[in-house]
Amino acid sequence: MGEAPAFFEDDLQGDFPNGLLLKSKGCETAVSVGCNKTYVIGATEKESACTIGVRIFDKSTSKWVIPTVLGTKPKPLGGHSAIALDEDRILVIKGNSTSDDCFLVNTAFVREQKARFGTEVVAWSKGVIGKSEKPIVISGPSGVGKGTLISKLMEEFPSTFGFSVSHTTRAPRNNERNGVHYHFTERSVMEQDIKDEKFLEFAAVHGNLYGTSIEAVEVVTDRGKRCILDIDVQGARSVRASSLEAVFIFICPPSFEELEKRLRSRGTETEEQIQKRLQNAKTELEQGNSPGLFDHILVNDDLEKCYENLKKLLGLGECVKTTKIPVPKLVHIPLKHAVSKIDQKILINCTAPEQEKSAPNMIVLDLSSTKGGAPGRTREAKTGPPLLQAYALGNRDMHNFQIEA
Ligand SMILES: Nc1nc2c(ncn2[C@@H]2O[C@H](COP(=O)(O)OP(=O)(O)O)[C@@H](O)[C@H]2O)c(=O)[nH]1
Ligand SMILES: Nc1ncnc2c1ncn2[C@@H]1O[C@H](COP(=O)(O)OP(=O)(O)O)[C@@H](O)[C@H]1O
Repeated sequence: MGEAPAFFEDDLQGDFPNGLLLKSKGCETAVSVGCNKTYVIGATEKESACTIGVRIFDKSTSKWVIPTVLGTKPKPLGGHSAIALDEDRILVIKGNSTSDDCFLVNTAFVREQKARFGTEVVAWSKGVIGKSEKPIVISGPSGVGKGTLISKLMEEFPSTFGFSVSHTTRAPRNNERNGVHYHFTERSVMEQDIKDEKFLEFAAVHGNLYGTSIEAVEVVTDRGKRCILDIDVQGARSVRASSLEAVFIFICPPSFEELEKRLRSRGTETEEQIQKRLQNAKTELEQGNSPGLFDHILVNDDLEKCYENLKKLLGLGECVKTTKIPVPKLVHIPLKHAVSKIDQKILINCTAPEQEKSAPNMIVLDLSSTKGGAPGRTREAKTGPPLLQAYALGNRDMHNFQIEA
């Protein structure tokens, strides 16, 4: 907590439209949520290096609260606007970016984390707007064919799916590349990253640490792709318990003998490692049937048949293959603008004072396809790029716009 400069407090005590640009602070924006809290979003130091920070001004005590911030902050901004979508979420419309960001201030997840940290909490979230598709979690014992099925999916639908590249402390196999198959990491580094809340989930598997970083999912969703996670049953359980909404698929072998045969024929593990993986497979196969954990169980007997079944349950037909992702257009939002929200529309008034009488310059963002969000889910995947539906008033044709400050 800290004291605010008097003039700044005065600004915040009064009534103001959401998205007020604080003149005294250059690129800070204040958004009022509920009766007492004002979230101040933006740079605190130099205007030129406008990174996005969040502070909360509590009107009832006239004190500043520095919240615990979860999730990955957006990259430095070229300008931004912000508006409360509801009592739970604030939308941040960024400059120089195709993605919409939002932070959560009062969702069930945030309330849970507030209790855990004993502080105010805000959680960055992405992909709250747009046609989101749930991420896909694929689990199953080592050697069952998860990697093979995922590769086929990514090969056939390169613009639809993206692989969440996990971190692991295990050594790379001959054909594996750092940053592509895994981020190969020192245990001490990964443990520190886990402490720093950088992971959506993690687990110790076959004697090594594996984990999905929030960033790994974001990298995929920021490209407008549906995220695929290849994680073990413990990881699936963690994700299931989190507020990330995903589709959970468990892959089974036709028999234990066949699993062993595949594991051996892959030729990537030592005998000792094979024994460990087979031992763990027994537990994993039992857990695959845990009620409420997996949405679908697929038996990978004949590879092609299993792949067809996988595509079917993901709703993939011929039309998906040919879906074209629209190319975004840019809209320029000047630093000085006013934002307001009416029903499902956000109005951004970019009219310069000298234009006021002649040609009002308004941009409308359509929130009708707004989705929920949570850190990590945060980063909900999309079938198209993470765009806001927007149109300029006077031109009622709807476009997908990228916002440029
Ligand atoms: N929880 C969790 N498990 C992971 C992650 N990445 C991989 N795994 C799981 O770790 C296990 C071992 O993976 P790996 O060493 O690549 O062996 P493979 O499954 O035999 O190819 C598999 O069950 C993976 O699904 C992760 O980020 N989190
Ligand atoms: N349906 C299948 N029938 C026979 N072999 C398979 C089948 N699916 C996968 N394989 C083979 O089994 C081995 C293990 O598959 P992989 O995708 O690496 O498993 P995982 O990622 O689950 O550990 C690979 O050599 C792969 O080519």
